[in-house]
Amino acid sequence: MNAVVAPAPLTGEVRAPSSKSEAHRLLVCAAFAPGTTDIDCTTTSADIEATVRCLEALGAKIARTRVGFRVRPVPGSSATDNVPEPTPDALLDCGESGSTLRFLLPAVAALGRGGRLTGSGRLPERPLSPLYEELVAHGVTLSPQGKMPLSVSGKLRPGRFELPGNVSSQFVSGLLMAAPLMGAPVEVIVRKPVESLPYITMTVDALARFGVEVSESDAVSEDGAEARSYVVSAPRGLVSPGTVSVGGDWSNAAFWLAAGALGERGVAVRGLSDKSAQGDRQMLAALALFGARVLRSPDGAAVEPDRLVGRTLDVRSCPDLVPPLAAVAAVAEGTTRITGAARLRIKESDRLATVSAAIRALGGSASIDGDDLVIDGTPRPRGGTVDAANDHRIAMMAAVLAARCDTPVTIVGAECVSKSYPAFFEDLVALGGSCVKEN
Ligand SMILES: O=C(O)C1=C[C@@H](OP(=O)(O)O)[C@@H](O)[C@H](O)C1
Ligand SMILES: C=C(OP(=O)(O)O)C(=O)O
Repeated sequence: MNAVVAPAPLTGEVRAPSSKSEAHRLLVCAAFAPGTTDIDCTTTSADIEATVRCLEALGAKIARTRVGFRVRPVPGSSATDNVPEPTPDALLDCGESGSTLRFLLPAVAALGRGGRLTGSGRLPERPLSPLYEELVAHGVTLSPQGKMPLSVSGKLRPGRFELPGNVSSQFVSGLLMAAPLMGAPVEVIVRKPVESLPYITMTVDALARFGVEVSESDAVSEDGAEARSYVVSAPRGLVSPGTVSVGGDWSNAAFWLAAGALGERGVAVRGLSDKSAQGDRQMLAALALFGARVLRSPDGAAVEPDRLVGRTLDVRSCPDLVPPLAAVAAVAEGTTRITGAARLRIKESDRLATVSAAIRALGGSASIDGDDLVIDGTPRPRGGTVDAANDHRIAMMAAVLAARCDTPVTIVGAECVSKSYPAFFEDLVALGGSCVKEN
């Protein structure tokens, strides 16, 4: 599907969709916690549904409720529970969701009943090393990497795991969430620099809501490098709190906050907490740095336009903010340099390439310099056609940038927004935008 977005400023108020990162974590914890857990999660997406589907394949029972999900756990998943076993050799279809694959691979290994994990789009190419090698070193047999389905057999032994901090934090999160299933303490050593750190904090926060404490300290890796240690000791396994709530998604709201900076009268987003563990809260500080006016409210935030000036921004802790930040940089005066962006190459697309190609396709100026993205602002880009490259965040970035273009923006493959935000174009229209969908 193509979406043709008219060059009009966005204004008004929308509610943020439910955070996909929080939803993944709370669903996984609930699926391994005895008892029933109700998860307040008012919106869903293809990635959240992938996690639901995979947990169901393992034997969890997940019902839709008026406000989200009611989860009954995978049988026998508690390390202290000897009753029925999870489904043996289950087939888990992770769709295109990296989080689902990297969170559930260690869990399947820890359950020890075998399984196969499959996926589509770019997922088979996205890295699994060095999580893969650590699982093998702890007693698991895996089929070769890069080919799906990936089959898992054997049972993951607890103990000390070591991972680099600069490939994907999802490896760390996956091991931390599998730890309560292993029946003995687990230590995960993460070599510094630890990038995407707020996502590890979000996992620690989710585990805490399920009664599992993770102690953190500085440590030294096997080869003497500086590292961070995460020790999980969960003698009672995961304990359901009964009800948990998924917060609003700062990474998706970031597109509307950017639209506020690019528009005429500002955009407000409701349903966002400034106490959230989501690191993408940093979007507000970044927009203020560009020069936009940022206003807080008890239930969210609003951003209004002002003179925007290019800046240098380090995105090691917030890689998903690059597309909305790049939309602002594309029209800000002067040069923006986005640094620490190497891991953008291994997302749904090579986002260093697709972000810069999208800006250039609309008549702006962007280039890649090593692991940095360099954008020279153009006050009124021409508009034109952007290939979303099957990457939801590229489609959303192009749609938001359309507001400042001279002519409409055609987004090829715009349906990919459903990965994280199926109602994105409806919300764009609610903010006064105009979008025509063509098949
Ligand atoms: O844990 C998570 O929920 C995520 C972690 C990040 O990935 P990396 O840690 O691989 O950077 C982020 O880009 C992704 O969209 C979601
Ligand atoms: C990279 C993303 O997600 P995942 O890694 O879960 O596929 C994303 O949502 O931008």
